[in-house]
Amino acid sequence: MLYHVRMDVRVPHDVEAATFDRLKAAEKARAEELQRSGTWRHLWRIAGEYANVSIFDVADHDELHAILSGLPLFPFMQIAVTPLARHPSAIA
Ligand SMILES: O=C(O)CC1=CCC(=O)O1
Repeated sequence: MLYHVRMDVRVPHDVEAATFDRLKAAEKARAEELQRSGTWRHLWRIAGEYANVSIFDVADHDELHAILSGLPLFPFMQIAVTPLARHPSAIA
C-alpha cells in the first residue's frame, strides 16, 4: 500500500544543538536505508519549510506506524498520513 506522508519538523528549543545534530544524522541514515529497500519511495523537501513530503510503500497501516514511530526525529515531528488508492485515470 502507498501512503503520502507529510512530516513537519519542530526543532525543540531545550535540546542541545549537538544532540539534535546526532538525531538528524541518525534520521538521514535510516531514511537512506528505507529508500534503498524501496520502502521510502519518495522524499521531497517542501520549499521554504522544515518539512518533507514522502511516499511510503508498506504492507499496511501497522507497518507504516512502526516505521514512522521508530524514526529518530519522531518525537520532534508532526506527521500527517494519507492512504493512497489507485486513480482510475492513472496510466502508470
Ligand atoms: O528534514 C526532514 O524533513 C526530516 C527528515 C526525514 C528524513 C530525513 O533525513 O530528514
